[in-house]
Amino acid sequence: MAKGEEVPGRDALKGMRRVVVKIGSALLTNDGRALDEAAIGGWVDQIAALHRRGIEVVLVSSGAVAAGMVRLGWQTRPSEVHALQAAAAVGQNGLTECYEGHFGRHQLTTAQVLLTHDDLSNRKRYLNARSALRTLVELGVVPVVNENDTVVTDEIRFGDNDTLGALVANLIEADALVILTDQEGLFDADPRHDPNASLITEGRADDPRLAAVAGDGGALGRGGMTTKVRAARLAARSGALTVIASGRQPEVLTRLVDGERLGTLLTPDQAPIAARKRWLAGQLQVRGTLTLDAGAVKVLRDSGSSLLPVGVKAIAGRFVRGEMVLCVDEEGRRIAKGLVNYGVDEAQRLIGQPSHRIEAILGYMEAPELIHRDNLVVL
Ligand SMILES: Nc1ncnc2c1ncn2[C@@H]1O[C@H](COP(=O)(O)OP(=O)(O)O)[C@@H](O)[C@H]1O
Ligand SMILES: N[C@@H](CCC(=O)OP(=O)(O)O)C(=O)O
Repeated sequence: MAKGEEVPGRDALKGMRRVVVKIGSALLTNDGRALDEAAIGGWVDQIAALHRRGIEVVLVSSGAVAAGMVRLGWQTRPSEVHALQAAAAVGQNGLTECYEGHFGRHQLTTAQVLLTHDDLSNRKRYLNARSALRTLVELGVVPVVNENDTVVTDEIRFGDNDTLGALVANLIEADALVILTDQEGLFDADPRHDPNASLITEGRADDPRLAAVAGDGGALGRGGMTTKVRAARLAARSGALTVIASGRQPEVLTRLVDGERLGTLLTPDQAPIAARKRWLAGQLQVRGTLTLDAGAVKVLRDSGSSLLPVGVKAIAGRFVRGEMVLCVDEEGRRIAKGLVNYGVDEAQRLIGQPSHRIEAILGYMEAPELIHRDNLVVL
């Protein structure tokens, strides 16, 4: 990001074999005026060109709610959940029809895949989604993924498709996540408000300075650059590069694959983490928080140890055995996430105690650790 800082270059994009392309609402709906069919046709042509080069593509497409509103003749986006759900159901049809028609021109088959947060947080359903998506791409089909907006409510939704795109990139172990939006990339300030903002061409996905410059989205988009930067960090966990670029640049996808310097390239700077740990890290919903003492923080970070009750100072939230909790240090900094072996009531009684006392305290012992290291991911 800063001048003189080395980050891997564009050549990294040249050899990619599997890519997730995410197209956002702002672009797809031509700033809210129905689905932009001509532009969609253009992106489909580019995806077909990648396919011909042997690159597998999964498309994550927004636009269901906006398309549904137009079909229903609604002028303003409703705020009631049931109306949004209805619009998404109507609009998703239009979206599918549109993609199917355009991919059909290239003799490419599409598949509609609607996912919810629940599908990816339940381990069994996550594995099912993974094998279905992998099978589809291996069959040469282009899966078109969206959130299943008709069955989700505010508390349980991804909301923005950037996060969904990153989790899909993790799921299929894509080489890259390409986020197409209505700006040339990530700027050092929101260009809608600052005419002097300049484009960040390369950076590291987990550079904390990126979050500081990323702002919210426009009227149509949901997450703005904030969720795109977060998505890059998530995608990096499986080793994927992220590019944020303008979908309005002619031939943007093919030019990126040719190594052209377009948009913002965010590269992972750590080795990919194992699939199960990635699944753990990708969980958005945590039920409680454990505050760790300095010794526990150190062994989690340095030795990859399990978390024992003795290292926990305080507990907040409500959780049962097997649910996800966040571990923080005494200053509240995020340290790790994991699945607990004890519910909150038992855990409250165990904290600060050595593991050999668990049986005496509870009358039984489920496990000597509060979170086993296999179920724990350091953040
Ligand atoms: N630092 C930044 N650089 C570029 N765009 C930014 C920045 N901060 C906020 N934005 C805004 O993010 C918007 C894109 O996000 P969003 O509206 O969610 O679109 P999408 O539907 O493509 O996800 C841009 O229109 C821009 O105004
Ligand atoms: N799933 C929603 C889109 C969510 C959304 O707008 O996301 P984004 O394009 O990332 O701002 C829909 O299809 O209407």
